Amino acid sequence: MRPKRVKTPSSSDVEMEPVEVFARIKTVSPTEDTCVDFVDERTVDCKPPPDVVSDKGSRATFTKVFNQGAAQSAVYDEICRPMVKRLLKGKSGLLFNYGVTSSGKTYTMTGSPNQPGFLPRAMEMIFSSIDGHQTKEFRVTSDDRNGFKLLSETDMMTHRLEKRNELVHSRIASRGSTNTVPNYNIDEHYMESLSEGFQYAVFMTYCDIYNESLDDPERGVYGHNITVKEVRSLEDALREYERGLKQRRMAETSLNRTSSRSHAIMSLHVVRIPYDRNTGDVFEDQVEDVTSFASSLHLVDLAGSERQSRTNAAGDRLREAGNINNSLMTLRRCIDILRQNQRTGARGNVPYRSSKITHMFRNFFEILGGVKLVICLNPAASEFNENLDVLNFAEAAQAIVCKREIKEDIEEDFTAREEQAAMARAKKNKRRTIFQPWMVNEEALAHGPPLPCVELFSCDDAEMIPQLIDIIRQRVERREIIGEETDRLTTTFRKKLNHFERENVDALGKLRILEPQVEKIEGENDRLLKDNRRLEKKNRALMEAQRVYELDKKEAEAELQAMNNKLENESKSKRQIEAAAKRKMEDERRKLNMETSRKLREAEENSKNRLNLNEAKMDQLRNILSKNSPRTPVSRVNREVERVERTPVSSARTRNLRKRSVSETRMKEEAGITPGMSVKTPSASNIKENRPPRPGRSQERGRGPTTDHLAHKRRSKSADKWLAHTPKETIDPGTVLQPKVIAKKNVHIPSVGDLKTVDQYLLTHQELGTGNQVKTTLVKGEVYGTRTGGTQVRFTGKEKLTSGTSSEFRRK
Ligand SMILES: Nc1ncnc2c1ncn2[C@@H]1O[C@H](COP(=O)(O)OP(=O)(O)OP(=O)(O)O)[C@@H](O)[C@H]1O
Repeated sequence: MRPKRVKTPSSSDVEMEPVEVFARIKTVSPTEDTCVDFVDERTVDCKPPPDVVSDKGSRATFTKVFNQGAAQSAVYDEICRPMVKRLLKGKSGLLFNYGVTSSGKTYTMTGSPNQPGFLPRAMEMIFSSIDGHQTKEFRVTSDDRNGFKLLSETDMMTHRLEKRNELVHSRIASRGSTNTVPNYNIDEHYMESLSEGFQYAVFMTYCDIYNESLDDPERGVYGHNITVKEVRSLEDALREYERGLKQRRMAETSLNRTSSRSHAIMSLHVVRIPYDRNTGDVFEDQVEDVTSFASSLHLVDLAGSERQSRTNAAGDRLREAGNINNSLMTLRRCIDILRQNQRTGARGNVPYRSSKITHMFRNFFEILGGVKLVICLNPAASEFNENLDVLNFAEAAQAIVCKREIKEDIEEDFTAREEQAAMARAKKNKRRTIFQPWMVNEEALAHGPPLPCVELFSCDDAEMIPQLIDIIRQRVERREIIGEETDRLTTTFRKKLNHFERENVDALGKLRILEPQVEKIEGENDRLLKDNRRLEKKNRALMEAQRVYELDKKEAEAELQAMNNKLENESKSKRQIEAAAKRKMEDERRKLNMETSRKLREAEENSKNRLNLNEAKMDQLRNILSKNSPRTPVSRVNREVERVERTPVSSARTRNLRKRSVSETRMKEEAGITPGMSVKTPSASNIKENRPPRPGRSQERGRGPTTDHLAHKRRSKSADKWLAHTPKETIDPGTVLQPKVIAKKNVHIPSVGDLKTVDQYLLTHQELGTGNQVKTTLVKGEVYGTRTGGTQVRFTGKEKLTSGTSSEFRRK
């Protein structure tokens, strides 16, 4: 994942290139107060919000400014897509996302499944572009020291075996874990047309700034314990990335962080190796170290840049914030010094080593170039000061110019190399006749026709001897041909034998190398099998336990069901009992109501009868009064009495009031009190039942003049002065019991003057009862002077006497 340290190029090999800075304004609610304004495609304004009194404000110009609502694809196309294109052409790049917490750095870098950011898009672009042009798996591998190497067929096989082993291990370890890959919805299918003749291997690393880093004198800085993993497909890459993110989230959760507090570095490495299109594989003479064919794209999601004072951090969190700030400060210092050096030509020491992040990417500023910075701005008004700070940093970064290495294009000698390889292959094939099939020239090995039957009849047989000589010569020639063919076959055979012996030795050598590995793998395999058996046993035990638990669960469920049924039945019967009780209560209530209304009707009947009786009596009394006092307006009294008596018995209170008003009028009439006199009348009930008035009643109701204030005027009984009011026709009761009062004055018709001289009042009233009975009613009252100078009588008691002959009483 780290940039390699390459030999510093001479000035003719480099060109200068500025750091490109882009700004992206986070999308916020339109109702929110903001402090960042999009001016045009290159300019942004940061102005103080209305509630902040500040003259600071700033306007900055960048390579491009993305306003709120900018689509993820548009931002990718402008910033990251050219970098991926360069990566596929063998050039490295470095992209930083800088901004305060929650300004959209991670949103821009990763995004979400529905709004994918740089990373998923970059991965998609790489894999769709190299489709069909990938090297064999494990053909290229990381040397674990920031470089890459090419493996031979045999090593590739061994490596594959090792990796498979690792894979089995990791699968066993991660058994049961759910490492699902989010389904990024990438709206565009990115595809870059690449030059012919290369095969590609893709690697990736994910780390954060907390990892250790080491300085390698040969190849530069690289992280310790960072796994460089070959990824073969988009899904593979996303899975790896998700694993890294998950680890980061777990770390953050365990530290109880709410925002990213580490610098996340995601690196994509592409190794492009020329290959021979005739064989479909890499060139045989390809050097093992293929680091120079690799290019990297580093996407760095920096932690929030806010100041410590804003984070309210304390303790460990403060130290952590300090570390984050230190690394960002070092980045700023390096950029400031670089800018200073470039401006003045000075050679100030750039403190790359002061933080891991600058140490890691130093080469990009010094040699490789291709640096881009995306500043994320949260336009919320509360972020005004932080945004100013971010803009200052971005402007400083924009002012620096990086050297960029002009890489020799390996495409140039590609065809020539292919031709050379073809020639070498042909030569090799020619030389290697031993690989040709075993060819035996049967004709050459034939002995020729059998010797003819020759018979010599004399030693100078001129006919036969020449024939024989000819045959023998042919035979010699034949023998020579056979000898040559035999020699050829012997030589070929010996060569083949030698070759196979050599191969055998080679194979034995390799076997000796492989044997321990195979043994190791077999051992590992045995161990895994044992593990597997142990786990299977455990699994069986667990399954058995699960079965038992299932049975228990079923029993418990059945029990629960039974209990539920019982409970339901009980509540059903309870509901029935309740309903029955309710019905019974209703019946009882109805009966009671009927009984009450019956009694009420009876009582009403009774009281009606009594009223009728009283009316008759009242008629008699009226007759008496009309006889005695011609001046008394009996007709008015009668009307009053009739009115009151006709009043329905709807309200006891109204009835009482009316009764009281009637009796008051009557008493006044009887007492001869003129309208100018004020008389306080006791309530009818008080008179009838001789009950004292209820305390505080008059105050409560606030009605009529109160007499309580007169109570203190009352004198002792012995000092009472009585006014005895006896109408003319009152007969002397004689021996009948009489009230014990000494009347100051006896009058038939009392006047105001009479009342003023006394403090007690007694009215003797008589009426005829049934037969010859005379009913005498004694009405007592207290006389008070009123505030206004009048006099009032308050009736306090009533006594009734019925007199008649003894025979009448006997009859009764
Ligand atoms: N341009 C945008 N459009 C819509 N939503 C955005 C945008 N930028 C950020 N967001 C939303 O704002 C929230 C915070 O964004 P994000 O996590 O990317 O901030 P951050 O700068 O990475 O914060 P931290 O430093 O804590 O990691 C997220 O819910 C994200 O979806």
